[in-house]
Amino acid sequence: MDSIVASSRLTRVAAQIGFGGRIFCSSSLRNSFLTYAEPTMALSTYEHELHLAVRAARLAARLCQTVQKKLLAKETQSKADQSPVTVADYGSQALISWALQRECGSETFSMVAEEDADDLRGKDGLEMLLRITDLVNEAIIAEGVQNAPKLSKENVLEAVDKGRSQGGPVGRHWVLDPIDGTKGFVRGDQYAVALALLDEGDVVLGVLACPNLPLKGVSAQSSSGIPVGCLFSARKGAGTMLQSLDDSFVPQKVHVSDVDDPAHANFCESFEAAHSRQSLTERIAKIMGVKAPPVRIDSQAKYGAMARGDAAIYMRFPHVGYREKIWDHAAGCIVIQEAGGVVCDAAGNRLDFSKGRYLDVEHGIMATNPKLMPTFLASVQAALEAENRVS
Ligand SMILES: Nc1ncnc2c1ncn2[C@@H]1O[C@H](COP(=O)(O)OS(=O)(=O)O)[C@@H](OP(=O)(O)O)[C@H]1O
Ligand SMILES: [Mg+2]
Ligand SMILES: [Mg+2]
Ligand SMILES: [Mg+2]
Repeated sequence: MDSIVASSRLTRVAAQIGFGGRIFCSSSLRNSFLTYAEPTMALSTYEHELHLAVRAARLAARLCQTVQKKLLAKETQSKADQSPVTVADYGSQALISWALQRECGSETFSMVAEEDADDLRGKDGLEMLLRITDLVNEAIIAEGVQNAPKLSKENVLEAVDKGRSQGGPVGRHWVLDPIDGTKGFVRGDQYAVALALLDEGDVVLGVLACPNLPLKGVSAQSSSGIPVGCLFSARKGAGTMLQSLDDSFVPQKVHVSDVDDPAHANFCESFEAAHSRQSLTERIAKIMGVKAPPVRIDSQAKYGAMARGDAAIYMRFPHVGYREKIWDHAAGCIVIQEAGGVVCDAAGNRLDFSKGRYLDVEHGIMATNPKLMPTFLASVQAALEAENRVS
Protein backbone atom coordinates (compact mmCIF):
# COMPACT_ATOMS: atom_id res chain seq x y z
CA MET A 1 0.00 0.00 0.00
CA ASP A 2 2.78 2.40 0.99
CA SER A 3 4.59 1.87 -2.27
CA ILE A 4 1.39 2.51 -4.25
CA VAL A 5 0.85 5.80 -2.43
CA ALA A 6 4.50 6.78 -2.90
CA SER A 7 4.52 5.92 -6.55
CA SER A 8 1.29 7.75 -7.34
CA ARG A 9 2.60 10.82 -5.52
CA LEU A 10 5.84 10.68 -7.48
CA THR A 11 3.94 10.26 -10.76
CA ARG A 12 1.88 13.32 -9.87
CA VAL A 13 5.04 15.29 -9.09
CA ALA A 14 6.61 14.12 -12.33
CA ALA A 15 3.57 15.36 -14.25
CA GLN A 16 3.73 18.69 -12.45
CA ILE A 17 7.36 19.17 -13.34
CA GLY A 18 6.68 18.70 -16.98
CA PHE A 19 7.74 15.16 -17.81
CA GLY A 20 4.14 14.03 -18.31
CA GLY A 21 4.49 11.56 -15.45
CA ARG A 22 7.20 9.52 -17.15
CA ILE A 23 8.42 6.64 -15.05
CA PHE A 24 12.12 7.51 -15.45
CA CYS A 25 11.54 10.81 -13.79
CA SER A 26 9.66 9.31 -10.86
CA SER A 27 12.43 6.83 -10.24
CA SER A 28 15.07 9.48 -10.75
CA LEU A 29 13.52 11.49 -7.97
CA ARG A 30 14.04 8.51 -5.69
CA ASN A 31 17.47 7.41 -6.88
CA SER A 32 19.01 10.70 -7.86
CA PHE A 33 22.79 10.54 -8.16
CA LEU A 34 22.90 13.98 -6.69
CA THR A 35 21.17 13.06 -3.44
CA TYR A 36 18.11 15.00 -4.49
CA ALA A 37 15.68 15.30 -1.58
CA GLU A 38 12.24 13.94 -2.32
CA PRO A 39 9.94 16.89 -2.71
CA THR A 40 7.32 17.31 -0.01
CA MET A 41 5.26 19.74 -2.05
CA ALA A 42 4.42 20.21 -5.67
CA LEU A 43 7.30 21.51 -7.75
CA SER A 44 6.42 24.27 -10.15
CA THR A 45 7.36 24.24 -13.80
CA TYR A 46 11.03 23.58 -14.53
CA GLU A 47 11.95 23.65 -10.83
CA HIS A 48 13.22 20.07 -10.94
CA GLU A 49 15.15 20.70 -14.17
CA LEU A 50 16.73 23.82 -12.68
CA HIS A 51 17.80 21.82 -9.66
CA LEU A 52 19.47 19.24 -11.95
CA ALA A 53 21.13 21.99 -13.99
CA VAL A 54 22.54 23.68 -10.88
CA ARG A 55 23.98 20.43 -9.56
CA ALA A 56 25.43 19.41 -12.92
CA ALA A 57 27.02 22.85 -13.51
CA ARG A 58 28.49 22.82 -10.02
CA LEU A 59 29.99 19.36 -10.60
CA ALA A 60 31.55 20.53 -13.88
CA ALA A 61 32.82 23.76 -12.33
CA ARG A 62 34.73 21.74 -9.74
CA LEU A 63 36.45 19.79 -12.50
CA CYS A 64 37.34 23.08 -14.20
CA GLN A 65 38.76 24.51 -10.98
CA THR A 66 40.95 21.44 -10.52
CA VAL A 67 42.30 21.75 -14.04
CA GLN A 68 42.81 25.53 -13.94
CA LYS A 69 44.95 25.13 -10.85
CA LYS A 70 47.40 22.88 -12.65
CA LEU A 71 46.90 23.87 -16.20
CA LEU A 72 49.61 22.48 -18.43
CA ALA A 73 50.36 23.79 -21.88
CA LYS A 74 49.93 20.33 -23.39
CA GLU A 75 46.38 20.22 -22.10
CA THR A 76 45.34 23.00 -24.46
CA GLN A 77 44.74 22.22 -28.11
CA SER A 78 43.73 24.42 -31.00
CA LYS A 79 40.50 23.57 -32.77
CA ALA A 80 40.05 23.94 -36.52
CA ASP A 81 38.87 27.56 -35.98
CA GLN A 82 42.09 28.26 -33.99
CA SER A 83 40.19 28.78 -30.70
CA PRO A 84 41.66 26.98 -27.69
CA VAL A 85 40.07 23.92 -26.11
CA THR A 86 41.29 22.19 -22.97
CA VAL A 87 40.76 18.91 -21.16
CA ALA A 88 38.42 20.87 -18.92
CA ASP A 89 36.15 21.94 -21.83
CA TYR A 90 35.72 18.29 -22.80
CA GLY A 91 35.56 17.04 -19.21
CA SER A 92 32.92 19.57 -18.27
CA GLN A 93 30.82 18.66 -21.33
CA ALA A 94 31.15 14.92 -20.67
CA LEU A 95 30.19 15.30 -17.01
CA ILE A 96 27.14 17.47 -17.63
CA SER A 97 25.97 15.25 -20.47
CA TRP A 98 26.40 12.15 -18.31
CA ALA A 99 24.71 13.71 -15.26
CA LEU A 100 21.68 14.99 -17.16
CA GLN A 101 21.18 11.76 -19.07
CA ARG A 102 21.38 9.80 -15.86
CA GLU A 103 18.52 11.90 -14.51
CA CYS A 104 16.39 12.45 -17.56
CA GLY A 105 17.02 9.24 -19.51
CA SER A 106 18.98 9.06 -22.74
CA GLU A 107 16.26 8.12 -25.25
CA THR A 108 14.81 11.58 -25.69
CA PHE A 109 17.83 13.52 -24.41
CA SER A 110 18.94 16.34 -26.70
CA MET A 111 21.84 18.70 -26.12
CA VAL A 112 23.27 21.50 -28.24
CA ALA A 113 26.82 21.96 -26.98
CA GLU A 114 30.00 23.62 -28.18
CA GLU A 115 32.42 20.68 -28.22
CA ASP A 116 32.46 17.39 -30.11
CA ALA A 117 34.74 14.38 -29.75
CA ASP A 118 36.23 14.37 -33.27
CA ASP A 119 39.68 15.54 -32.13
CA LEU A 120 39.74 12.97 -29.31
CA ARG A 121 39.26 9.97 -31.58
CA GLY A 122 42.29 8.34 -33.11
CA LYS A 123 45.93 8.16 -32.03
CA ASP A 124 46.54 11.90 -31.67
CA GLY A 125 43.71 12.41 -29.21
CA LEU A 126 44.32 9.32 -27.07
CA GLU A 127 46.52 10.89 -24.38
CA MET A 128 44.08 13.75 -23.94
CA LEU A 129 41.10 11.37 -23.89
CA LEU A 130 42.67 9.26 -21.14
CA ARG A 131 43.34 12.38 -19.08
CA ILE A 132 39.74 13.58 -19.56
CA THR A 133 38.36 10.15 -18.62
CA ASP A 134 40.40 10.21 -15.38
CA LEU A 135 39.21 13.73 -14.56
CA VAL A 136 35.57 12.82 -15.13
CA ASN A 137 35.79 9.69 -12.97
CA GLU A 138 37.64 11.59 -10.23
CA ALA A 139 34.91 14.26 -10.23
CA ILE A 140 32.14 11.65 -9.96
CA ILE A 141 33.93 9.92 -7.08
CA ALA A 142 34.62 13.23 -5.31
CA GLU A 143 30.91 14.07 -5.53
CA GLY A 144 30.08 10.80 -3.74
CA VAL A 145 27.70 9.67 -6.46
CA GLN A 146 26.10 6.44 -5.40
CA ASN A 147 26.19 3.38 -7.67
CA ALA A 148 27.96 5.26 -10.42
CA PRO A 149 29.82 2.95 -12.78
CA LYS A 150 33.34 3.93 -13.79
CA LEU A 151 33.14 5.65 -17.19
CA SER A 152 35.27 4.17 -19.96
CA LYS A 153 36.92 6.33 -22.60
CA GLU A 154 34.19 5.23 -25.03
CA ASN A 155 31.53 6.43 -22.53
CA VAL A 156 33.30 9.79 -22.41
CA LEU A 157 33.43 10.10 -26.21
CA GLU A 158 29.74 9.24 -26.37
CA ALA A 159 28.82 11.73 -23.64
CA VAL A 160 30.73 14.54 -25.39
CA ASP A 161 29.17 13.69 -28.75
CA LYS A 162 25.66 13.88 -27.29
CA GLY A 163 26.10 17.64 -27.72
CA ARG A 164 25.69 17.46 -31.50
CA SER A 165 21.95 18.14 -31.51
CA GLN A 166 20.70 20.78 -33.93
CA GLY A 167 18.21 22.18 -31.39
CA GLY A 168 15.33 24.02 -33.03
CA PRO A 169 11.78 25.11 -32.24
CA VAL A 170 10.32 21.71 -31.28
CA GLY A 171 10.78 19.85 -28.01
CA ARG A 172 13.35 20.23 -25.26
CA HIS A 173 17.05 20.80 -25.80
CA TRP A 174 19.74 21.44 -23.24
CA VAL A 175 22.17 24.13 -24.38
CA LEU A 176 25.70 23.94 -23.03
CA ASP A 177 28.92 25.88 -23.18
CA PRO A 178 31.13 23.66 -21.00
CA ILE A 179 33.64 26.49 -20.59
CA ASP A 180 32.65 29.86 -21.92
CA GLY A 181 35.68 32.12 -22.12
CA THR A 182 38.31 29.42 -22.65
CA LYS A 183 40.88 32.15 -23.30
CA GLY A 184 40.09 33.61 -19.88
CA PHE A 185 40.27 30.13 -18.36
CA VAL A 186 43.73 29.54 -19.84
CA ARG A 187 44.90 32.99 -18.68
CA GLY A 188 43.68 32.24 -15.14
CA ASP A 189 40.88 34.82 -15.39
CA GLN A 190 37.08 34.68 -15.68
CA TYR A 191 35.14 31.88 -17.34
CA ALA A 192 31.71 30.31 -16.92
CA VAL A 193 30.03 26.94 -17.21
CA ALA A 194 26.83 27.94 -18.99
CA LEU A 195 23.82 25.62 -19.15
CA ALA A 196 20.29 26.42 -20.33
CA LEU A 197 17.14 24.56 -21.29
CA LEU A 198 15.17 25.35 -24.44
CA ASP A 199 11.53 24.26 -24.53
CA GLU A 200 9.64 24.76 -27.80
CA GLY A 201 12.22 27.34 -28.84
CA ASP A 202 12.11 29.36 -25.62
CA VAL A 203 14.89 29.51 -23.02
CA VAL A 204 13.11 28.45 -19.83
CA LEU A 205 16.03 28.20 -17.42
CA GLY A 206 19.68 29.08 -17.26
CA VAL A 207 22.63 28.51 -14.95
CA LEU A 208 26.00 30.27 -14.95
CA ALA A 209 28.71 28.83 -12.72
CA CYS A 210 31.51 31.40 -12.49
CA PRO A 211 34.31 29.95 -10.33
CA ASN A 212 36.52 33.06 -10.37
CA LEU A 213 33.88 35.76 -9.97
CA PRO A 214 33.95 37.51 -6.56
CA LEU A 215 30.70 37.20 -4.62
CA LYS A 216 30.52 40.97 -4.49
CA GLY A 217 31.74 43.38 -7.13
CA VAL A 218 33.26 42.07 -10.33
CA SER A 219 36.50 43.97 -9.80
CA ALA A 220 37.08 43.01 -6.16
CA GLN A 221 40.76 42.26 -5.55
CA SER A 222 41.68 38.90 -4.07
CA SER A 223 43.36 40.86 -1.25
CA SER A 224 39.92 42.27 -0.27
CA GLY A 225 38.99 38.96 1.35
CA ILE A 226 35.73 38.75 -0.63
CA PRO A 227 35.17 35.09 -1.45
CA VAL A 228 35.05 34.02 -5.10
CA GLY A 229 32.82 31.54 -6.89
CA CYS A 230 29.30 32.56 -7.99
CA LEU A 231 26.40 30.55 -9.27
CA PHE A 232 23.57 32.40 -11.00
CA SER A 233 20.35 30.54 -11.76
CA ALA A 234 17.21 31.75 -13.44
CA ARG A 235 13.88 30.15 -14.23
CA LYS A 236 11.21 31.65 -16.44
CA GLY A 237 8.92 33.81 -14.32
CA ALA A 238 10.78 33.07 -11.08
CA GLY A 239 13.64 35.60 -11.07
CA THR A 240 17.40 35.20 -10.89
CA MET A 241 19.18 33.86 -7.83
CA LEU A 242 22.82 34.22 -6.85
CA GLN A 243 24.47 31.71 -4.56
CA SER A 244 28.05 30.84 -3.84
CA LEU A 245 29.49 28.02 -5.88
CA ASP A 246 30.47 26.15 -2.71
CA ASP A 247 26.95 26.57 -1.29
CA SER A 248 28.22 28.41 1.80
CA PHE A 249 26.15 31.50 1.15
CA VAL A 250 22.37 31.86 1.40
CA PRO A 251 20.91 32.21 -2.12
CA GLN A 252 19.59 35.69 -2.81
CA LYS A 253 17.53 37.25 -5.53
CA VAL A 254 19.45 39.70 -7.70
CA HIS A 255 18.32 42.62 -9.83
CA VAL A 256 19.90 44.62 -12.61
CA SER A 257 21.01 48.18 -11.90
CA ASP A 258 18.14 50.69 -11.98
CA VAL A 259 20.33 53.64 -12.96
CA ASP A 260 18.53 55.78 -15.54
CA ASP A 261 21.17 58.45 -16.17
CA PRO A 262 23.85 57.27 -18.63
CA ALA A 263 26.33 59.59 -16.91
CA HIS A 264 26.10 57.29 -13.88
CA ALA A 265 26.06 54.05 -15.84
CA ASN A 266 28.97 51.79 -16.71
CA PHE A 267 29.22 49.12 -19.39
CA CYS A 268 30.84 45.72 -19.73
CA GLU A 269 32.24 44.04 -22.80
CA SER A 270 34.54 41.19 -23.90
CA PHE A 271 38.04 41.09 -22.56
CA GLU A 272 39.34 39.94 -25.95
CA ALA A 273 39.43 42.80 -28.48
CA ALA A 274 39.07 40.18 -31.23
CA HIS A 275 35.59 39.27 -29.90
CA SER A 276 33.94 42.69 -29.92
CA ARG A 277 34.68 45.97 -31.71
CA GLN A 278 35.97 48.14 -28.92
CA SER A 279 36.23 51.27 -31.09
CA LEU A 280 32.49 50.97 -31.83
CA THR A 281 31.52 50.40 -28.20
CA GLU A 282 33.63 53.42 -27.22
CA ARG A 283 31.74 55.55 -29.77
CA ILE A 284 28.36 54.28 -28.54
CA ALA A 285 29.30 55.07 -24.93
CA LYS A 286 30.34 58.58 -25.96
CA ILE A 287 27.09 59.25 -27.86
CA MET A 288 25.11 57.94 -24.93
CA GLY A 289 26.99 60.01 -22.38
CA VAL A 290 28.51 57.10 -20.45
CA LYS A 291 31.59 58.41 -18.66
CA ALA A 292 32.96 55.35 -16.88
CA PRO A 293 35.60 53.21 -18.61
CA PRO A 294 34.49 49.74 -19.82
CA VAL A 295 34.55 46.77 -17.48
CA ARG A 296 36.21 44.06 -19.58
CA ILE A 297 35.68 40.49 -18.48
CA ASP A 298 35.69 37.15 -20.24
CA SER A 299 32.67 34.99 -20.88
CA GLN A 300 29.05 35.04 -19.76
CA ALA A 301 30.33 36.02 -16.32
CA LYS A 302 29.51 39.46 -17.80
CA TYR A 303 25.83 38.55 -17.89
CA GLY A 304 25.97 37.39 -14.27
CA ALA A 305 27.80 40.55 -13.19
CA MET A 306 25.20 42.65 -14.97
CA ALA A 307 22.30 40.72 -13.45
CA ARG A 308 23.41 41.82 -9.99
CA GLY A 309 24.09 45.43 -11.02
CA ASP A 310 27.90 45.47 -11.30
CA ALA A 311 27.47 47.06 -14.74
CA ALA A 312 24.36 48.72 -16.16
CA ILE A 313 25.03 48.02 -19.83
CA TYR A 314 26.32 45.04 -21.86
CA MET A 315 27.66 45.44 -25.39
CA ARG A 316 28.94 42.86 -27.84
CA PHE A 317 29.61 43.77 -31.46
CA PRO A 318 31.66 41.01 -33.12
CA HIS A 319 33.75 41.77 -36.19
CA VAL A 320 32.04 41.32 -39.57
CA GLY A 321 31.57 37.69 -40.59
CA TYR A 322 31.35 36.18 -37.09
CA ARG A 323 28.22 34.10 -36.41
CA GLU A 324 27.03 33.85 -32.81
CA LYS A 325 26.24 30.43 -31.30
CA ILE A 326 23.30 29.81 -28.98
CA TRP A 327 25.45 28.37 -26.16
CA ASP A 328 27.35 31.66 -25.85
CA HIS A 329 24.17 33.53 -24.83
CA ALA A 330 21.22 31.28 -23.86
CA ALA A 331 21.94 30.97 -20.12
CA GLY A 332 23.23 34.54 -19.80
CA CYS A 333 20.21 35.96 -21.56
CA ILE A 334 17.64 34.45 -19.15
CA VAL A 335 19.85 35.34 -16.17
CA ILE A 336 19.61 39.01 -17.20
CA GLN A 337 15.94 38.96 -18.22
CA GLU A 338 14.80 37.31 -14.99
CA ALA A 339 16.82 39.93 -13.09
CA GLY A 340 14.69 42.62 -14.76
CA GLY A 341 16.93 43.43 -17.73
CA VAL A 342 16.28 43.55 -21.46
CA VAL A 343 18.43 41.76 -24.05
CA CYS A 344 18.16 42.41 -27.80
CA ASP A 345 20.16 42.86 -30.98
CA ALA A 346 21.11 46.21 -32.48
CA ALA A 347 17.78 46.41 -34.31
CA GLY A 348 15.91 45.94 -31.04
CA ASN A 349 14.86 42.34 -31.86
CA ARG A 350 14.66 39.81 -29.05
CA LEU A 351 17.15 36.97 -29.44
CA ASP A 352 15.67 33.92 -31.13
CA PHE A 353 17.20 30.67 -29.84
CA SER A 354 14.87 28.45 -31.89
CA LYS A 355 16.80 28.48 -35.17
CA GLY A 356 19.34 25.77 -34.48
CA ARG A 357 22.94 26.02 -33.29
CA TYR A 358 23.45 29.56 -34.53
CA LEU A 359 21.98 32.78 -33.25
CA ASP A 360 21.49 35.26 -36.05
CA VAL A 361 21.53 38.83 -34.83
CA GLU A 362 21.67 42.27 -36.44
CA HIS A 363 25.17 43.64 -35.78
CA GLY A 364 25.50 42.61 -32.14
CA ILE A 365 23.96 41.96 -28.76
CA MET A 366 23.05 44.56 -26.15
CA ALA A 367 21.48 44.49 -22.71
CA THR A 368 20.47 46.99 -20.08
CA ASN A 369 17.54 47.91 -17.84
CA PRO A 370 14.19 48.98 -19.41
CA LYS A 371 14.73 52.65 -18.48
CA LEU A 372 18.07 52.98 -20.30
CA MET A 373 17.17 50.83 -23.31
CA PRO A 374 15.55 53.51 -25.54
CA THR A 375 18.59 55.84 -25.23
CA PHE A 376 20.97 52.91 -25.59
CA LEU A 377 19.26 51.63 -28.75
CA ALA A 378 19.18 55.11 -30.30
CA SER A 379 22.90 55.58 -29.51
CA VAL A 380 23.81 52.21 -31.06
CA GLN A 381 21.85 53.02 -34.20
CA ALA A 382 23.41 56.50 -34.43
CA ALA A 383 26.91 55.01 -34.08
CA LEU A 384 26.22 52.39 -36.76
CA GLU A 385 24.80 55.01 -39.14
CA ALA A 386 27.84 57.24 -38.60
CA GLU A 387 30.05 54.24 -39.40
CA ASN A 388 28.10 53.55 -42.59
CA ARG A 389 28.45 57.16 -43.74
CA VAL A 390 32.23 56.97 -43.35
CA SER A 391 32.67 53.64 -45.17
N1 LIG B 1 36.15 36.15 -33.40
C1 LIG B 1 35.21 36.09 -32.48
N2 LIG B 1 34.29 37.07 -32.36
C2 LIG B 1 33.35 37.02 -31.42
N3 LIG B 1 33.24 36.01 -30.53
C3 LIG B 1 34.12 35.02 -30.61
C4 LIG B 1 35.14 35.01 -31.56
N4 LIG B 1 35.87 33.90 -31.38
C5 LIG B 1 35.31 33.25 -30.37
N5 LIG B 1 34.25 33.92 -29.91
C6 LIG B 1 33.31 33.53 -28.88
O1 LIG B 1 33.43 34.35 -27.74
C7 LIG B 1 33.28 33.53 -26.60
C8 LIG B 1 33.91 34.16 -25.41
O2 LIG B 1 33.05 35.15 -24.97
P1 LIG B 1 33.51 36.61 -24.78
O3 LIG B 1 33.85 37.16 -26.09
O4 LIG B 1 32.42 37.31 -24.07
O5 LIG B 1 34.71 36.48 -23.80
S1 LIG B 1 36.16 36.97 -24.00
O6 LIG B 1 36.27 38.22 -23.31
O7 LIG B 1 36.46 37.13 -25.37
O8 LIG B 1 36.94 35.91 -23.44
C9 LIG B 1 33.94 32.30 -27.00
O9 LIG B 1 33.42 31.27 -26.24
P2 LIG B 1 34.32 29.99 -25.86
O10 LIG B 1 34.80 29.40 -27.17
O11 LIG B 1 33.32 29.14 -25.17
O12 LIG B 1 35.41 30.48 -25.00
C10 LIG B 1 33.58 32.12 -28.46
O13 LIG B 1 32.40 31.41 -28.65
MG1 LIG C 1 35.47 27.62 -27.61
MG1 LIG D 1 31.55 30.34 -25.37
MG1 LIG E 1 33.31 27.17 -24.67
